[in-house]
Amino acid sequence: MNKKIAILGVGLIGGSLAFSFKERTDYRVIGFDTSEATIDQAITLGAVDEGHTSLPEAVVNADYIIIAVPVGQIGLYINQLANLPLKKGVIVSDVGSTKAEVTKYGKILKDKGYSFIGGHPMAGSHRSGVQAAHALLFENAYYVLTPEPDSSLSDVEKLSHLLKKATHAQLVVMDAEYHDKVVGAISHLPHVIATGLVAQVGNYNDANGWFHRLAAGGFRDLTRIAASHPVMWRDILLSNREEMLPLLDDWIKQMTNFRQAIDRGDADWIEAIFARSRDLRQGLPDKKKGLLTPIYECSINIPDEPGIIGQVATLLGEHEVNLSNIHIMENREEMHGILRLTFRKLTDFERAIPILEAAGYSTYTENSKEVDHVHLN
Ligand SMILES: NC(=O)C1=CN([C@@H]2O[C@H](COP(=O)(O)OP(=O)(O)OC[C@H]3O[C@@H](n4cnc5c(N)ncnc54)[C@H](O)[C@@H]3O)[C@@H](O)[C@H]2O)C=CC1
Ligand SMILES: O=C(O)C(=O)Cc1ccc(O)cc1
Repeated sequence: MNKKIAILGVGLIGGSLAFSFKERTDYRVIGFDTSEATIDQAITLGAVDEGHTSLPEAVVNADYIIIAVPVGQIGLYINQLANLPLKKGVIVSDVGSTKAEVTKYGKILKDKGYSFIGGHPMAGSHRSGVQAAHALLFENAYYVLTPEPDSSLSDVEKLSHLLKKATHAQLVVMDAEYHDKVVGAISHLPHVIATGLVAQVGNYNDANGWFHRLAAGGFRDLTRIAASHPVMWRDILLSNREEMLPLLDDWIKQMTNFRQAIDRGDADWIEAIFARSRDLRQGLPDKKKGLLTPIYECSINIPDEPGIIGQVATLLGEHEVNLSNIHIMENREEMHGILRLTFRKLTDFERAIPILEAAGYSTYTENSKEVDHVHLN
């Protein structure tokens, strides 16, 4: 009989895990979701081998169960699982964006003799649903596991090995509370700031439509994540309440300091904070996605006309340059679009630049190391 992995909630994250398990392991992948339409779609897209809207049917005999529903529902599923006759030795994990709360729930499963190890793949998107899922979503991203001191080491190793094999993510182990503090600052707080800013400007725009019409690069870059799923983020913020309150206090202090500096005309203070933040921003470690499997990117301005993406792809194809991805950036201005081209190999990237330039496209590279490399040629 096939070994089985059951995924509860086949949305963006559950669906992406399902695709990667199907692609890179020999486990049979079983999907469970309360939405029948989602199950149908997951089967049609080939994300799962089998789908259910009945939990007991989905998890029977499963070797691994991964809970991928919104954070507010994870505890309920842990409770339900604890009352089902699961396979002996089953390892249960989740993908929730907060870890302290679910880790506490996990004890209910441990009391029944099952293993629970919290997890959080640190990649995603503001998009949701299985239609946005893909097998490469977690490639080279960090994937945090938050075992407890009494967790079975061999189960942590088994889960870590399976996830690494399927997703090609970089597995790291972290204390659940510490995870919530760090992720609160670098993910949850930014979502609050982006959402608050969009709401504030939305109020101004209600009175005068020029606010949205003039909204350009900076506003769009900073607020992409305000388009995220409202239920998912409601649950995350409420679950991470303990870390969010001091983080928000610090943020309010920071904004108050800004306000006071502007009010008293303190040019030095303003310049100093911009200078420090610019240095910090430029000194951030390279994006994880680019570290293990290098990804070389460049952007080009394109006129906003039909067929242009095909023309660029054909131009590179004719020169046998392998393009791994092509993406229209969201901060499109009125007359021009920006196309981001991604290459797996440095040689393809290096050859693409002069070809594009010769065809009249101005090229911009995202990652300064790669820019330098190309311009030194
Ligand atoms: N979206 C992201 O970028 C990331 C999300 N996460 C976490 O992953 C989890 C899932 O998020 P996404 O996949 O983005 O959401 P999603 O909205 O794409 O998928 C959630 C799926 O769960 C199903 N669902 C909702 N309530 C349910 C319930 N009570 N019972 C059964 N199924 C239910 C939905 O039908 C949907 O198919 C969340 O806990 C989130 O915090 C973790 C990393 C990144
Ligand atoms: O869209 C983005 O940039 C994200 O921030 C995605 C994301 C959302 C939630 C997570 O827990 C992890 C990653």
